Amino acid sequence: MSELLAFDGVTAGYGNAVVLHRLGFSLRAGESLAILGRNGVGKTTTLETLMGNTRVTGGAIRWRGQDITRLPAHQRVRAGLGWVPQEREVFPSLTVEENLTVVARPGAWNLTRVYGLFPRLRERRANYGNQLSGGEQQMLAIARALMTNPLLLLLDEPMEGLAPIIVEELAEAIRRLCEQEGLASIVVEQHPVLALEMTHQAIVLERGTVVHAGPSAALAADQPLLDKFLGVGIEEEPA
Ligand SMILES: Nc1ncnc2c1ncn2[C@@H]1O[C@H](COP(=O)(O)OP(=O)(O)OP(=O)(O)O)[C@@H](O)[C@H]1O
Repeated sequence: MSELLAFDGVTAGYGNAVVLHRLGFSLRAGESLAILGRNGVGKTTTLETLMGNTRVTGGAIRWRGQDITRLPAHQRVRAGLGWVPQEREVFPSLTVEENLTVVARPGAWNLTRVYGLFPRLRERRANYGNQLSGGEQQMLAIARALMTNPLLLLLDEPMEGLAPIIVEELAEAIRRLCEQEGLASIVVEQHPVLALEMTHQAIVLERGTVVHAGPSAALAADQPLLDKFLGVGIEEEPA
């Protein structure tokens, strides 16, 4: 598999505040990566930096072999980055179907295929964005990113605030995207259990830098390492 994305010693932040310190990781085509870490370590800022929404003061971001460090944000979506923001940002006064078609770009993903992935959205196709449950909004946010036909899906805490049954449905859909559709993804999560189940590789951040990188399955099986970096009682989390 060839390299899709690389952060090469990226230093970035907001204004004069530096949040990411020489952050380095890479991702191959079709691979999925979990970004883990405690509150405020820079997980969201990593995605914001990839989308061009922060001030980069060092290092470089490579996307399919090209340096995109200075590429304007709107061109990054066109380059194949599919962003699912933490706030979901569903358009409240558009219907589900309009939310999807308004961003559509040519490619394999279309209404039929996103409705196949999330049948619940087909049922709600005529409902407005503000009439959806939190889980439906999250499905719509993911489906909308898919309609841009991305090469990489960026998911920022996709399970936050959702009921366990919806979490399982979403996790299954995200796994399908990766395993059956070969779509690369980056999943930012505070809770490692699901994120590690859904991904091939994982990095753990502390104070804006990578303190652990390796296969997700190995980290999931290493309770002392999880305790050290994340301080989680992994067995105590709901299955
Ligand atoms: N727009 C902003 N302007 C200034 N500082 C910010 C901004 N967004 C985040 N920060 C700061 O950057 C640091 C990292 O925040 P970030 O949201 O990336 O962390 P995180 O690991 O995603 O945390 P969480 O899990 O709580 O979302 C924090 O100290 C935060 O206060």
